[in-house]
Amino acid sequence: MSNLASCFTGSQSSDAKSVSKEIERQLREAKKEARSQVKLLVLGAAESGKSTFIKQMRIIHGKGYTEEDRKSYITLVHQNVNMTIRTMANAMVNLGIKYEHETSKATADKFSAFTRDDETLVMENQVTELLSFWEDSGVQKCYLRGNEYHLLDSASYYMSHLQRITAINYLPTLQDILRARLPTSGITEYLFDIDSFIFGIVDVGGQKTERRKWIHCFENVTSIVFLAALSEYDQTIPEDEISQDLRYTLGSVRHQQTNKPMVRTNSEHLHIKSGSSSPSQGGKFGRKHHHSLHNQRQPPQSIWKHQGSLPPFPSTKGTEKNPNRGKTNSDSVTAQINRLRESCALFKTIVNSQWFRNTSVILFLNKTDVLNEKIHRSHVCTHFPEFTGPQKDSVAAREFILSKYSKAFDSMKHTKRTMYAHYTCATDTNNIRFVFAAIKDIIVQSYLINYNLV
Ligand SMILES: Nc1nc2c(ncn2[C@@H]2O[C@H](COP(=O)(O)OP(=O)(O)OP(=O)(O)O)[C@@H](O)[C@H]2O)c(=O)[nH]1
Ligand SMILES: [Mg+2]
Repeated sequence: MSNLASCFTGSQSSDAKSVSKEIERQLREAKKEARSQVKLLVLGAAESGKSTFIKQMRIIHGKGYTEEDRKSYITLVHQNVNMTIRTMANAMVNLGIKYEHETSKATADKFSAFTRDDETLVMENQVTELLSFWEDSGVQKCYLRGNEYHLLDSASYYMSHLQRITAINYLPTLQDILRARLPTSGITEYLFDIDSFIFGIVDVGGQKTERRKWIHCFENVTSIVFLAALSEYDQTIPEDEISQDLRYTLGSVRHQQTNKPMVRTNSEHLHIKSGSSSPSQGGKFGRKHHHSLHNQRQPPQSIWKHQGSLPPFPSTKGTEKNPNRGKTNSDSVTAQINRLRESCALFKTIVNSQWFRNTSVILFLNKTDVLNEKIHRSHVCTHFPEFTGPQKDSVAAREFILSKYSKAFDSMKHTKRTMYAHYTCATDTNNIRFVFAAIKDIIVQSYLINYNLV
C-alpha cells in the first residue's frame, strides 16, 4: 500500500499508469486468493462412491481421460475381474453352495490359487471358461447372496463385458473407469475451474484405517458432500472396525477443539498428502471442458432440504448392532454391524463436529441403480424392523433411508443450517452433471457467506 501511496505523489501520466497497473495486479491477486478458497470435502464410508464422484468431476469439469489415462486402467479392471472370481469361489465354500458343473469348480480352484499379488491379465482364451463359471446356476445363487460377503459392486458389470475387456486391443471406456474399484489411501485435493471459481475437491479414504487422517483436511471447508450408499441396508461390516474408528475420530476432534490444529492445509496446494484413488486420477487441475449432453438428461431423482441445529459434541449412538442379522460362516461377515447404521453414525459424527458449524452439508444417497436391482430380492424390514413400507419398492426404501440421515442431522441443537440431499448414481455422468449443477450454487453461496462477500 505504501508503494501505491508514493505513486500518487507523482504527476506524470506514466505514474498514473503504474498506479492503475498496480491496482489491477492487486485485484488479480485478491481474486486469485479468493478463488482458491472454495473447498469441497467429500466424505463417507468405504465404497460409498467418493472417488467415483471425483472421476465424474474430472469428466465433466476437468481434463477428462486421454487414451494414455484409459490404458492405465487395464490392469485395475482385470484385477477387479480376478478378485470377483476369487471372492465368489470363497463365498461358494463359505455359504455351502454347490456348483452346477464340475468345470466351474475347477475354474474356481484355479483362480483361488492366485494371490492378490500374482493376479494376471485375464486372457481372451479364458473368456469361455469364465463365462461358463459366471453362468453356473450355483454361482448365480451365490451372486444373489452378495450381501452376505464382500462382493465388488461392479462384479456383474465386468463379468458381462468379459469379451470386450479381454480383447487384445482393449481400451477401457469411461464407464469401465467409473466402475473400477481401488480403495483410496491418503488425502488428495483436486482443483477444478468451474464458473470462475476454483473448486478444491478433497477425496479421502473411507476405510477404518483411513478415517483417522480426515482431521487433517477439516480446516476452511466450504461444503461437505457426504456420500452414503443406498444399497448397503442389507450389508454388514466387522464390528471392531467401526467402534475403534469412531472412537479415534471423536478423540481427534476433541483434541482439535482444545489444541491448535495438527496440520494446516494450504488451499493453493493441489496435493495435501500423497495417495490416489486411481491409476491416473492425477492431473489435478481441471480446466473447464464443455461436453455435449446426452439426449436424455436425467433430473436428480429428488432434492430435499432440511433445517437443523448443532449440539456441542457428537455422539456415537448410531452404531448399534443389527438384531436381525444371524451370523453366516463367511469370513468377511464376522461381526454384525449393519453398514447403513454405521454410515448414519459416521454422518452424525461429522455434522455434529464443531469444525463444520458453518459448513453447508450436501448428502448424496448414492447407488440408486444398485438399490433398484436388489430391492426385489432383499427386504428392508428384514434388516430394519421399524420399516413398515411396502416391500420391493425402491422409492419407499430410499425415503426410509433418507429419514435415517435426516434424524442424524436433526440431532444438531445449537446452530441453524441447511442440509441438501440428492439421490444419485455416481456411475451415471448425466445424473452427476445435473446434480452438481444444482449443488454448485449452494456451495458458492456458502463460500460467499463465509467470507462476508454477500
Ligand atoms: N452401480 C454403481 N456402482 C457405483 C456407484 N457409485 C460407486 N460405485 C462403484 O462402487 C465402487 C466403490 O466406489 P469408490 O468411488 O471407489 O468408493 P469410495 O467411497 O471412494 O471408497 P474408499 O476410497 O474406499 O473410501 C466402485 O467400483 C464404483 O464403481 C453407483 O452409483 N452405482
Ligand atoms: Mg475412494
